[in-house]
Amino acid sequence: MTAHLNLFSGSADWLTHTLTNASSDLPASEAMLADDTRVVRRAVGILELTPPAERSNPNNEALIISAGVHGNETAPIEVLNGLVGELLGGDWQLACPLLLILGNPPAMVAGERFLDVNMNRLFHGAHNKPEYSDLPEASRARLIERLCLQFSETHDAVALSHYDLHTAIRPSRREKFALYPFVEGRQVPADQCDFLLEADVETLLLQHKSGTTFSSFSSSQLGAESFTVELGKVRPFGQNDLSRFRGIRDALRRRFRGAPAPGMARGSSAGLTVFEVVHEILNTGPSFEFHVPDNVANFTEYEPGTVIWEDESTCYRVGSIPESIVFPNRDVPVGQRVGLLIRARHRTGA
Ligand SMILES: O=C(O)CCC(=O)N[C@@H](CCC(=O)O)C(=O)O
Ligand SMILES: [Zn+2]
Repeated sequence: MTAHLNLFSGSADWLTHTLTNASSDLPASEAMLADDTRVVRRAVGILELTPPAERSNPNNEALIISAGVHGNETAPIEVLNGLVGELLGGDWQLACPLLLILGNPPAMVAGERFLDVNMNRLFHGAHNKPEYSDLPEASRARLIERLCLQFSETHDAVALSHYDLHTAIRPSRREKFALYPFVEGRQVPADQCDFLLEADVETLLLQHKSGTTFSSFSSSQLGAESFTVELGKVRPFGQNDLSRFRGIRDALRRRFRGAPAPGMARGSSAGLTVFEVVHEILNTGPSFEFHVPDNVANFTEYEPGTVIWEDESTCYRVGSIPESIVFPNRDVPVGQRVGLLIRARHRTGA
């Protein structure tokens, strides 16, 4: 437990330390585990873990795992904290380099999605926009980008994956789903589809343009295979049924340990269901009207011709094929996303 004491200054665990020191600018701190794994706390809520050089990395990879980019999305934070506890407690050995990020500690303390501005719209350089650049959330996004860049440069000889773990505001007709950021000409690799299925994530949304989310940054700027992963519904700390998150916990632990992927013996209906984004609804300003009710579940389908939104110059109707809504949220600033309209694409056996 010496590592706990050095890294978390007497706090019971990583999460407690992060919440206790959420707004502090603590210097980096470092500890060596009994098995020679190096653990560096780069900043509050950010741990970089490196196995000893002589240990094999059978999956030939480095991983960035983030949670808490939205402070009230607590279940994935609790899952990561549990895995860190297991590793530091010596329950298993780490095989691959790992960067673990709790995105927005002050918002986690407040139990809010964000404090000043949605941090998951500040990546890919958006933190430098003059209206954001002095805000604490912009500084944190800048720091996270810098540490991710350093990490990817240090481990450029192996494959980099990034999973940014979230939970959704609305109920969802498909409880768990992942979003694949758009990068020109790219296809989702089969082993990534297998990993999502292993984590009980059976639905994939393909983005149609690059954005300012964390996963869009890591895929475009670091060349990572990145996903935003929605794992259930937003609930406060301590109120999550963690048995619903076993799939992601076990699948991440398997990757951390460098174990081989399990065979996907689920039968022919087991492929991911793939949707593609056909339209991003933006708040266009004072005349914007959104016709989707506040409480509608993600993946609710609308028939051709249904008016989804309108303003003084546009009336958006569903085209000739039904479209479904994801992330409906009218309560966003002008210019930001109010929702995504998506359409089923095909099933993959991958
Ligand atoms: O439930 C909601 O409305 C939002 C859940 C959430 O935080 N989703 C992410 C998705 C990011 C992406 O598009 O990759 C977000 O909105 O930031
Ligand atoms: Zn989120």
